[in-house]
Amino acid sequence: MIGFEGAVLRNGAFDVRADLTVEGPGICAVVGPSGSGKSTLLLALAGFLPVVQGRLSVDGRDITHVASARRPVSVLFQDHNLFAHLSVTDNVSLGLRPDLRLSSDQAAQVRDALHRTGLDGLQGRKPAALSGGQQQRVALARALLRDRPVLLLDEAFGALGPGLRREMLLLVQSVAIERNLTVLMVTHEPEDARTIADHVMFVGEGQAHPPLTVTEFFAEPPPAVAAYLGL
Ligand SMILES: Nc1ncnc2c1ncn2[C@@H]1O[C@H](COP(=O)(O)OP(=O)(O)OP(=O)(O)O)[C@@H](O)[C@H]1O
Repeated sequence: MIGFEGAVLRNGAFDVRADLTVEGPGICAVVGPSGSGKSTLLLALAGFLPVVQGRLSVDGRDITHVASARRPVSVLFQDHNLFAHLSVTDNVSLGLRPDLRLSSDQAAQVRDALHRTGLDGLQGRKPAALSGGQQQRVALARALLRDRPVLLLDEAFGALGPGLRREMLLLVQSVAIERNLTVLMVTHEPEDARTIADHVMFVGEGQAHPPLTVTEFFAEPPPAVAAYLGL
């Protein structure tokens, strides 16, 4: 469960306000117009942007002032997720050990994560020798190995074609269920919410609204949501 209590999140001159709870485990899609503050919400939760008012919590634990590296959160962006000079295996291993000194048990966990994300045979390649979809699989494998209870996806699969995008979404869904993750997923495709989400949060003009169930969101959208959906 993720809590935003009277929170004001700052991105330069732009503020996002959020006073809501995201139930977990489960998947909550985050939608809204461009520039409304969706990325700001995720970046503040990950500890990369300041909370200037209120508090943030994960499973009841206050994380407002916890350093980003120590938050119970993994993040996956659309790009810039991988280190160009490191192999696939090393990029994934960073999820467990920043110094890459893995025990044999940890090396086995890395192999398992690579297998689950369909990366067998690509272990020794550098990111430049991978397709966009393969690169996102590597980033996802690393995020999964971090084994944090909250996974934040910011348009992570936006650059992928429809088939691969769906495949990645279903992979996230199966891992989220298996590991009891709470996933917040920014997407410009409301259909993504129908594919894997339980809830949908609308962010409009710097205000994050409490999540609705997917059924409520599409069946009885509030006026701002209806305008966004073009209904
Ligand atoms: N580094 C920055 N400094 C100042 N303002 C910024 C910065 N980054 C973003 N903003 C502004 O903050 C607002 C919210 O941006 P944010 O990226 O959170 O929106 P978004 O909903 O994720 O948009 P998109 O869907 O286009 O990615 C925008 O008005 C944007 O111009």
